[in-house]
Amino acid sequence: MLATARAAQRLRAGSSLAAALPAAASALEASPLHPRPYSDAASFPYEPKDFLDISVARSRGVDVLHDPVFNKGTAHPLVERERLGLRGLLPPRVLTMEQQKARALDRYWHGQDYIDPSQIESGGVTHEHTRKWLYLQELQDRNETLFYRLLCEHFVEMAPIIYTPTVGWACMNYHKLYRRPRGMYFSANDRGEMASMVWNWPHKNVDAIVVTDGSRILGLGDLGTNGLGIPVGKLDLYVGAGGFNPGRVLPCVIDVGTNNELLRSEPWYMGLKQPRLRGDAYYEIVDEFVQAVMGRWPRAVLQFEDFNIEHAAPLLERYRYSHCVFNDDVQGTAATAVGGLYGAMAVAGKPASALADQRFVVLGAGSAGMGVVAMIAQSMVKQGLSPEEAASRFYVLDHHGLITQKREGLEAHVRPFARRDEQSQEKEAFVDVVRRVRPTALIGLAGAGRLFTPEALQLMAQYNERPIIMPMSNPTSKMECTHEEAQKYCEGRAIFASGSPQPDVEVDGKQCAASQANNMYIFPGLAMGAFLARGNIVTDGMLMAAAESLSYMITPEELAAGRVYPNMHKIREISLNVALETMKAAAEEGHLHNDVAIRELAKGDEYLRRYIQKHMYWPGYTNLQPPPPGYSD
Ligand SMILES: NC(=O)C1=CN([C@@H]2O[C@H](COP(=O)(O)OP(=O)(O)OC[C@H]3O[C@@H](n4cnc5c(N)ncnc54)[C@H](O)[C@@H]3O)[C@@H](O)[C@H]2O)C=CC1
Ligand SMILES: CC(=O)C(=O)O
Ligand SMILES: [Mg+2]
Repeated sequence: MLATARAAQRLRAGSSLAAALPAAASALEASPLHPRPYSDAASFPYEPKDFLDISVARSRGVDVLHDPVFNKGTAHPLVERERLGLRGLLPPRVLTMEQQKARALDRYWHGQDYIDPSQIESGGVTHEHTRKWLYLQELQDRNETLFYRLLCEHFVEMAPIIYTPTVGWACMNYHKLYRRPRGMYFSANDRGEMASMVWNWPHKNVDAIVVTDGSRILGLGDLGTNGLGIPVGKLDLYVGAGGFNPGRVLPCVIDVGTNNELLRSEPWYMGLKQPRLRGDAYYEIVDEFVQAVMGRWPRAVLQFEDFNIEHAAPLLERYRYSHCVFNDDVQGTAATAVGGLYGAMAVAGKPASALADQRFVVLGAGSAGMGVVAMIAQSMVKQGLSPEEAASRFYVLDHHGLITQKREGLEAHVRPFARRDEQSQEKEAFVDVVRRVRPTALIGLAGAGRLFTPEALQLMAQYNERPIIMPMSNPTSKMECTHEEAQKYCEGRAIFASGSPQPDVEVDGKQCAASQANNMYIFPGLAMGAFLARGNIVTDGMLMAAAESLSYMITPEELAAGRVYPNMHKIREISLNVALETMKAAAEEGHLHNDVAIRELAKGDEYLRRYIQKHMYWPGYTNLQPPPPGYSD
């Protein structure tokens, strides 16, 4: 019998109105997205009872959630979460059993079919990708060692599944795919409680935390608490690429609401169904979160991920001098772009100093775009240009057009790159800017899809022997052009690197190599270096050293093929090198406070490298023993 009908029957049978109405309302709210194939719901000679009896749970905290007898998943009410030490271990919104039933039946009846097929991107994410994501998720829940072993040994194949582009699909559908919690949820309703909530995390040690507020997930916009999929994916790379111990990493989401009305209307959305907090109320929540996690794990590296532009830079400034904090989108992306551009110089047969001769048209003046522009400019200054000369090499466009000095309300970090010349007009179209400026490189970080038009690409080929084309937006659907388009319109001469992976292509019988300009080249090694340095800071110098280390690792064969980054199957070695250079830069700046590392570095780089390597986790089975009395990990 449908729950609505049962509620009506209760009414007829004289049950109280109060008892009947909530059941009817929740059944409506939880109605499946697809029709049920048939209806054979059993009827009972009694009212089903929920929550009337008291049971004594066998355990507390996360163990309850892993115990199928007592686990209620998202239905644990708040008082029970408090009582059992579950607060923060579950998504903020409490679902009813009616809602859980509707979701379970939908999965039972329709498998994955209830997911809107339009959310499977053509050419980017396929059903094959989503099937693999689901399988790996299930494996990770069951046997982490095996999961990470597979990831380490098949990194190139699996990174696009656990990370961009497939993770974008997973985040859009996180509320439908949800099976069991991973990481911690902090919400606006937890004000005043976070310092105690962090103690519900079952592991004593945490070396790395990645946090998002879900406000700008890849180029997919505000995905609210669903955004947790990104910290989970990033930390998988911390382990697989960077060698962090999986038992010592913590993915987090701060739920201050969502402005995504579609998500708020979804019956199974698990976050707060309210508009986002803003202003002081927002900063109070983030401050409390930072104090809580840093209070319990003061040595941990904290990575801010996919915060929208309104908050990304202000939050970085707020914490970067007091904690070991970096913003991956601003700083990790910038270091990746600089590393890739040095690689591009090498591919073109030019010295590194030729970076100072490049002219850039950049689409996107957001956290990633301006971070990239600022760091390339910094590299140009290192190559001998004045800051003004360096700034004059950039033409930056956002959704209003070309950024000029006439633009009102420019932020301090954008102003130096606003065009001063008379020819530059805000209304000038992107392709006209390309025609006038004759750039050597195009960088896309707008998250708005195929903005590098055939015409613009053809112009790039006309002006340059080796045009540099970097559509860095994610996921694949948001990239500014595909590799195929770039090579087709650039006659196979493009030096190409994109944010999400792209296949190599053949043009006129010539093999053209695609590289992936993704911050995954930087953040795992940078975080490992910063963590082991114990300096409690991530400086610009450390980031620059990490960026520069990338191009040293490209082999002559990779360069000859046109790759601007070292091949990703060496990601462990790359991350090790990035960590090493990060620590050496920390030492030069007086931020290396790890005595053992200082001693090893004094003996030589190789000794420090070995020290880092020894710290890197490798997924293999160990001999297990029962815990001694009083042991905690
Ligand atoms: N490859 C990588 O490693 C990384 C890639 N990204 C990607 O970069 C993109 C942007 O990220 P954020 O800078 O954080 O976002 P954001 O929201 O801070 O900035 C987006 C910028 O693009 C501009 N824009 C939007 N539509 C445009 C249009 N039609 N023409 C010109 N400009 C337009 C906006 O005005 C804004 O300046 C996302 O797709 C993200 O996934 C971000 C970080 C790392
Ligand atoms: C890669 C990444 O961090 C982003 O697209 O936001
Ligand atoms: Mg990001």
